[in-house]
Amino acid sequence: MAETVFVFFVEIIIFKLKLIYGKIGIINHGGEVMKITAIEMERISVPLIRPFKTALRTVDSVEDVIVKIITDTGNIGYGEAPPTPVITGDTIGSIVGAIKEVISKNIIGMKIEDFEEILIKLDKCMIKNTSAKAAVDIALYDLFGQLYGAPLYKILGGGKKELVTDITISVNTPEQMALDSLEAVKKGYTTLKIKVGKDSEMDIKRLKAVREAVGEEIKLRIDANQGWTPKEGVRILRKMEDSGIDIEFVEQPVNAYDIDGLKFVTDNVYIPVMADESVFSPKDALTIMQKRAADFINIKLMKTGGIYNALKICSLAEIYGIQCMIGCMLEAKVSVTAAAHLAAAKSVITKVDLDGPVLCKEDPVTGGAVFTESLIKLENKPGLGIEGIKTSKL
Ligand SMILES: C[C@H](N)C(=O)N[C@H](CCC(=O)O)C(=O)O
Ligand SMILES: [Mg+2]
Repeated sequence: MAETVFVFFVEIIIFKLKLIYGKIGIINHGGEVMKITAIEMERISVPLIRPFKTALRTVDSVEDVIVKIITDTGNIGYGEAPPTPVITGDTIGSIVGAIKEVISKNIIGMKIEDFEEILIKLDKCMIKNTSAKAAVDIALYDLFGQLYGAPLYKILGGGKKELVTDITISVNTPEQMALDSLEAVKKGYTTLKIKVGKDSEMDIKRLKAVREAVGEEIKLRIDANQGWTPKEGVRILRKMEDSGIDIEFVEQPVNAYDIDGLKFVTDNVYIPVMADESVFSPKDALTIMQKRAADFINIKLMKTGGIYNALKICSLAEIYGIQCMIGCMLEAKVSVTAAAHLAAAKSVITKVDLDGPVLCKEDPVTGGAVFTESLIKLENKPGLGIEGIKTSKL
């Protein structure tokens, strides 16, 4: 414990010194290559304010792997990956195993200066394992920002410094969901993401109760997390339309692999449909866009394997004229900061579901973006601006 606290403070001091000396030009990365010398992994365990419940699972805490990419210049790049077995298939063990046994062996010794080469290596060195790849990709982008002394959103070409996120309302009884929604609105949230997909008749009661509680001004988006069959989805969504409950969009009404079923829903309701679990890779996104199987795409770094592939989905979406949402799993501030930088840089990302950090009871991360309920503010520090993380050993 004492050792972890000591390391945490030393990391903060090193970071501050780098900021000071970086500013007055003593550290000039202009001529440096920044070689990867090691990849270390630790973990964070953060209790949630309340249980997070979806049609797929119930979780009480964030249990994520923290990745630190160490370089010969003393710079550290930070990444994070949550185990989300029901969506990505990843566990703590699989994330750690993929990084230790495959990814590290492929990228240690490479230079951050040769950025695209490293990202291609990371993408190609193994299939699947998108959460492990995302954690490493995020740490690499952090280092890339540090190498050129600019915050990630600027490196990605963006100028926006603030974002507004929704907050997720877990699936519960209609009464409980109405109370939780009201509490969120009192905290300043203007958009709520309502979890449904568990018992279709009850879902309509849930939505009615929430709408009644929060009034007409609050935007409601719903997420069924694959909970309905295509016909069931159409029936429920039409019922919601008929009862005049205004819904911004519905996320992943049907099974992730049922692209025809997703299209069936999209074609048969007025409420716009967003693909979430159906889209991991840029190829998945292209299929959805070509088939017009959904109206929107939810980009999550843990599904794409990081920013490198997320940018490709953004480009496809620009070409096809499809708006995207940036989402997250149960993630703390490191990976959600990376997602926020991406969203700030890409105007095709018009919707934000980055509530991971505000669902947590504690914040183990110093630095990064500032999350104040619905408001996310990006800092002007190099890379992600992470200063230190209270971690424990794996
Ligand atoms: C946390 C975020 N608002 C969210 O709802 N993400 C879920 C999946 C999260 C998980 O199960 O870890 C989603 O959009 O499906
Ligand atoms: Mg979703």
